[in-house]
Amino acid sequence: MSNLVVLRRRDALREKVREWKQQGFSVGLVPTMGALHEGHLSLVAKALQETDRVVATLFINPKQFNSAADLAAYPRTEDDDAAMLKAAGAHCLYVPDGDQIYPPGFATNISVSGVSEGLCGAFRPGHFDGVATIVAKLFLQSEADKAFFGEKDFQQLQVVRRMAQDLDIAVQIFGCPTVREADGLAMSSRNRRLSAKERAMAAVLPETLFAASNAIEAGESIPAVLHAARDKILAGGFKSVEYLELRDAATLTPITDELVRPARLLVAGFLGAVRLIDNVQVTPN
Ligand SMILES: Nc1ncnc2c1ncn2[C@@H]1O[C@H](COP(=O)(O)OP(=O)(O)OP(=O)(O)O)[C@@H](O)[C@H]1O
Ligand SMILES: CC(C)(CO)[C@@H](O)C(=O)[O-]
Ligand code: BAL
Repeated sequence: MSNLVVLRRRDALREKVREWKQQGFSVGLVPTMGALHEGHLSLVAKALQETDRVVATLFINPKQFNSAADLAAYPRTEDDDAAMLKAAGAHCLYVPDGDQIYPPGFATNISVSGVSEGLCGAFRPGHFDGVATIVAKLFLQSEADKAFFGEKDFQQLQVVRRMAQDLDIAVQIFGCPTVREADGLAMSSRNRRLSAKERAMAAVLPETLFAASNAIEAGESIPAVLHAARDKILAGGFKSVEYLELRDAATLTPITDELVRPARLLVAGFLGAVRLIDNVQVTPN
């Protein structure tokens, strides 16, 4: 249990971080959109291992939502989030007021090419510009030494890495493993929008991904494995599969023929009205 400080103004955040740094403490940042679960808390735990003071942020960033309905339905649970962060040992929760992120006249957009193309980038136009812009602002406002992101949002992690490197932002980025429910479903704030029936069906997504990863590692034909996996997800109750692709784990370039470098198998699909994503690693022998 920590003494969690809740801040809403960027000057207050900067003052707090500078005070900590003057005391010789390193600072870790965990950006979130709230509705916290064990996946987020695993990032806080890693941040507490790697740094002396941990700042979690909660900002539901309108600029990264390409659907007004998705933004409206996004869960908002600040009091519960603060209680969970306090229990987890975080030191600060930064919940910026809207004008602290997008003041009147705000006109800047950060757009990362390459890694943001295809996959979620193709199905959520503008999404990664919104992510890159807000994360750059959070890095600059917090002046954190290290920042922690989940591999569940694997493409986002690569976009953030590229952006920080290209803009010379001196923050060390950590990718943290996906935390899963007992049946394998990746924890996600959006899971709470699934009906009981949909929730029971959702495990077909990770089950299929892990089986397909094993089949590719065993040398089966990549196109055939991907085709069968897509069919299995649809037969399991998903309304659609937006993409199911094997990509190079570092560059996210597509792999269609032979597995020679560490890869990632990534998927997105709709179960009822809820869009779920997941990914697993695929390792060449
Ligand atoms: N299951 C998980 N395991 C590890 N990290 C996670 C997990 N779920 C989310 N994260 C990470 O937490 C951070 C904040 O994510 P976010 O607040 O969007 O939560 P979320 O559960 O991914 O919500 P949603 O995908 O529904 O927007 C991101 O770095 C994300 O990758
Ligand atoms: C990194 C992030 C907090 C930026 O809004 C968001 O995309 C998320 O929650 O993964
Ligand atoms: N977890 C990534 C944030 C989003 O879906 O907008």
